[in-house]
Amino acid sequence: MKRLFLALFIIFLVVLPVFPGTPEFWINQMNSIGIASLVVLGLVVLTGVGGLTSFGQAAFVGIGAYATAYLSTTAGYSPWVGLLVALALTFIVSYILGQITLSLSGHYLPLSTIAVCLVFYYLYGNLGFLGRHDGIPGIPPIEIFGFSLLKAKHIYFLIWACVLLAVWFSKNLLDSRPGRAIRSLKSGAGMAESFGVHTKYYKVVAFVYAGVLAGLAGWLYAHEQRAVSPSTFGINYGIEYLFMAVIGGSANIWGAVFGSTLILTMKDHIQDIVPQLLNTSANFEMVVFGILMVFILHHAREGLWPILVNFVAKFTGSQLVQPKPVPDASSALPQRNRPQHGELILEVDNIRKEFGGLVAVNDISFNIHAGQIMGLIGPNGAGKSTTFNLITGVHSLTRGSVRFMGQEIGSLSSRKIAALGVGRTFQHVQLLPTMSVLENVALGAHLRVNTGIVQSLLHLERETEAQMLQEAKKQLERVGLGDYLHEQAGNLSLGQQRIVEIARALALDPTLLLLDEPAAGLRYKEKQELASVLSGLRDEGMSILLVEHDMDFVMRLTNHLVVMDFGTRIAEGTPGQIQVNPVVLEAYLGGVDDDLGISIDAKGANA
Ligand SMILES: Nc1ncnc2c1ncn2[C@@H]1O[C@H](COP(=O)(O)OP(=O)(O)OP(=O)(O)O)[C@@H](O)[C@H]1O
Repeated sequence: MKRLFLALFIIFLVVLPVFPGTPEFWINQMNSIGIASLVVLGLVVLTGVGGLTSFGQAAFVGIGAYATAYLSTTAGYSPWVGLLVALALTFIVSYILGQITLSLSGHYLPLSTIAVCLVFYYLYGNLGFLGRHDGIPGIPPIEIFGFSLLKAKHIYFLIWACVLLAVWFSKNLLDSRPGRAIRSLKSGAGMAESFGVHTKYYKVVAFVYAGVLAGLAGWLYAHEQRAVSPSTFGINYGIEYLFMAVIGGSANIWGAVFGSTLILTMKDHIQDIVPQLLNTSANFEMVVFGILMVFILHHAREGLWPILVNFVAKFTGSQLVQPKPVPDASSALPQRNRPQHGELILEVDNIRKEFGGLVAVNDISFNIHAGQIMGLIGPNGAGKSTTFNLITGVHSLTRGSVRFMGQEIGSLSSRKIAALGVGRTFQHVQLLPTMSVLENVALGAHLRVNTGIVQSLLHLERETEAQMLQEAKKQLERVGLGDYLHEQAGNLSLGQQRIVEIARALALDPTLLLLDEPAAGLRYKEKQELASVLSGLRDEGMSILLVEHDMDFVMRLTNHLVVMDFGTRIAEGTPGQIQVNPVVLEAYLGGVDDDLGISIDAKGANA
């Protein structure tokens, strides 16, 4: 069904300019929509998907437009040279600006993009060789094999060919390994780092991608209008592009085209209708336009494209977005060598973490060997999760050392620790809720292939992509969630989401697995299934460090336990020893955590 709509849209695009009755105005309008769509497609990737708000895209449109305008007029070069320079310049400028601005967080990033837009606007208006506020007129039309794209209906085909190509690129990018990394930036950057995703790099990638698409739009704009001046690259245009992305549906590729169409058409009509309605020639259309924006933003936060898709799906009685089958791969992903059973895997030596005056982890030491499940237990606030975060590089050590397979990792970033083979889950589930379960787990295998951006844009990474998805499927089947591959992760129960996290950690092919309260929220049968998965992993030689409050689960599963209270290790031993340890019983029965106290007590009584 989706393909049918795409085919109809392409037929419409082809027929429109050749249809004898089509007014010239429509073609011009479609050209403007196409050019804006290119800018907005970049914004969809950058802002809608990546969560990095930019008001400054008009500056990059200006760079592309001025580059080709200057080269093809003053310097007399072909517009095609102008294209190469426009793309190269926007690439370089956006790369440099991305490196500088993307380390800013919160509202500082949007503010800095506004500043960038203003800087370029005043540069265009003040540099003599760019014609100052008059701009550059007399830009030649683009020629293809001697055929001049002078008329609006001729450049129309080039513009829309670029839009369709950019849609294809954007779709390929977002459906790939780099795309999953970009999709994690908005709400899961910390989690993604724990799976080896270099989030800063992918922020720059998204920024440069959006910049280059805007540069391409600028090149087309210059040769369509045949003149450029600073007024069309000001901050008001930057804001308008962002509106188009948000109104269309900022996280939807086709929302970019829809949003551009809607805003440009609406703007035009409002400009005609409002003066007639209010019987005035004053500029009220922007007021009406602004109010409409607020209304739409208020009632359709995800934009209008998803609403339209749902409506069409209901109307036609079909599912427009159907899950794609997991592609076959010719081989599985390579696996790292497993350590010998009993080999020393993790040495935690006197680690300490102070948060101001609070000692959250007080000189804790323990070792984990291959094929061992170690439990880290203790009442609430004992310092278990902080210990996890120290081992995985999320927090820096105040002092002490952590060695993994003989290598000091105490000062490494979580990304580098993940690369060595440490997989983890989180106390508070950190999945990407709108992404499918399969893709969430595929993110765990991020480090196991090395697909580049260009490969992904051109969809030349079919084999590695298939390998990653097959791996994700395998791990999901292993943990018993094979029936939920295409479900949105946010639709699963909390317990199932915890299991998805385990599958994602397994997709990293870890040597050491750190599980933070994996049984929380699971029903009895699910806990039993999880316990059997974990013992299976142990039998395969995996080492597991487990933080868990369910004592029954912990006592049955673990080989060894470390008990913490107020940041300090109060006991260590086998489950049998811990259950009868008076210090441990005192810590639990002291009223800090009644549930655990009763559980340990009961277990102890049974023993
Ligand atoms: N980022 C932080 N800044 C300041 N204090 C923190 C931070 N993280 C944890 N703490 C404090 O450190 C102590 C240990 O917290 P931690 O989350 O490690 O305990 P826990 O044993 O995992 O508890 P729970 O079982 O409830 O998850 C608590 O007092 C907590 O408030």
